[in-house]
Amino acid sequence: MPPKKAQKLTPFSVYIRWRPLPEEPGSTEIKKTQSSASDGHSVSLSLPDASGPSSSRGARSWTSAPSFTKVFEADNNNRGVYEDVVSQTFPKIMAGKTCNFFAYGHTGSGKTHTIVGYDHEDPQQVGLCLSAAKELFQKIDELNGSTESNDNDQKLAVGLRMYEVRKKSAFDLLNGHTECFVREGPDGKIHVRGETETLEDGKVRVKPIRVVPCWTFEELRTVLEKGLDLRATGTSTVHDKSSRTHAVFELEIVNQALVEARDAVIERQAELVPHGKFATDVYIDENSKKYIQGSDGKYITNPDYTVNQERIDAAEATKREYEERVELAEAKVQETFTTSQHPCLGGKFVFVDLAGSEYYDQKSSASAAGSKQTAEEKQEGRQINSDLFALKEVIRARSSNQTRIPFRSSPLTMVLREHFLGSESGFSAMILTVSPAADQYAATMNTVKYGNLVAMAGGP
Ligand SMILES: Nc1ncnc2c1ncn2[C@@H]1O[C@H](COP(=O)(O)OP(=O)(O)OP(=O)(O)O)[C@@H](O)[C@H]1O
Repeated sequence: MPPKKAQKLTPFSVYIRWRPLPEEPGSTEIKKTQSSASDGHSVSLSLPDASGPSSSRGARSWTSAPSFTKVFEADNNNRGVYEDVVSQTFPKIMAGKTCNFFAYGHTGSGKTHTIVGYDHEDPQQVGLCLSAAKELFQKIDELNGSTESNDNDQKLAVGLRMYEVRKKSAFDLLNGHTECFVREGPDGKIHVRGETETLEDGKVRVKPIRVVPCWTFEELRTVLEKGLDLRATGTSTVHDKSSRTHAVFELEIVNQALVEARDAVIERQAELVPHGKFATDVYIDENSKKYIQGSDGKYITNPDYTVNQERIDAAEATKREYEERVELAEAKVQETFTTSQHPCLGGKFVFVDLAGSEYYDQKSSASAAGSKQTAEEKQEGRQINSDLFALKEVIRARSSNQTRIPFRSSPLTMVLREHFLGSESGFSAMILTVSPAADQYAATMNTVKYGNLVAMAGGP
């Protein structure tokens, strides 16, 4: 067999975003410098010894490779970050590609501020995700207006999916925080499956994470805000909890035909379940009658029974018929793309607010994870560490064109697998959110070093 062809994937762009110095008494700022590379396309960052009173005084200074695409200062607002990082990717989205944006940093450094924002009314402060949704609706409204056909199936909308990844599960923020399980199917695809419903005739419908098709920006914003409320409920320390989960927001260009075709796949899969089970039961029943227990307790072939192969074959044939219905429904999904009037169908923004980077460096004295963790928190911390390590390794393997990309190493990389693969010729970026506060020096250093590795791995 010829070796599997390596996928050529676009490099990762890594940005740094400094948050303002927290307004706390005694807060002092670290001195940092940056310099542009001679090609003018990348920046290196130097963090000298921290000089603040409560910081890691004496820590060695460090200069990164010229690996960062841009550094945003504390006075750059969300609009400025959006225009530089996200808006320029629209030609790719409108060509049906996937663009991924990750925010990485320690707790309180501004990840949620960047991805979602805390003021959804002010266009300067709204986060990247809602700004992208707004521009996406402007573009698809234009396309919907210029489409000659009155075919409502072709009308474009934005499908929103929102979920948190915590430990080994995903929690659906658009479906009451339902726990969903991350599994690899026999087809090698990753499925994030939630509620299982047993229907009439033994049909079993396994629901994937919910996609809500939104037809206007206002509708999407309302749905997203309800989902965000679920992120916060059930905890007295919202900030700590949000830091312990990875939150994923997906905005996909869909149309009614695609939504219905995907729903049909779920229905056909549900119909297949009882027939698959029946075929297995018949096979076991026939084969178990083939043997009887002798007087010495050992099993011997039953001379009076001939396996009813016709019965087995009939059950298998029915199962095969239902499998073909699933395949036809899957083909219909693909056909929706090929027959769409708009090449942007399936174009997707993926925004990821990663868990706090302090878990990646728990030895750090500035680790916000602290030493008073419960056993559960420690276990969560280990999982977050392995997620963030796996993410870096996936980025490295992608960029060096390795044939084997270790997506299976963590639930986070499993969930993001299709987005990584879909971003071939799309765009992927990581925004490192950092604090200039001297007492956060070690955490900031850790974030920048991680980002430097990601940027170097993602280099051309
Ligand atoms: N660049 C910024 N400009 C203005 N305010 C900011 C900025 N970054 C962060 N903040 C403010 O700091 C606070 C903490 O930010 P945020 O909640 O985004 O941190 P986080 O990194 O998501 O933390 P966690 O991991 O704990 O969820 C918020 O009140 C936010 O508005």
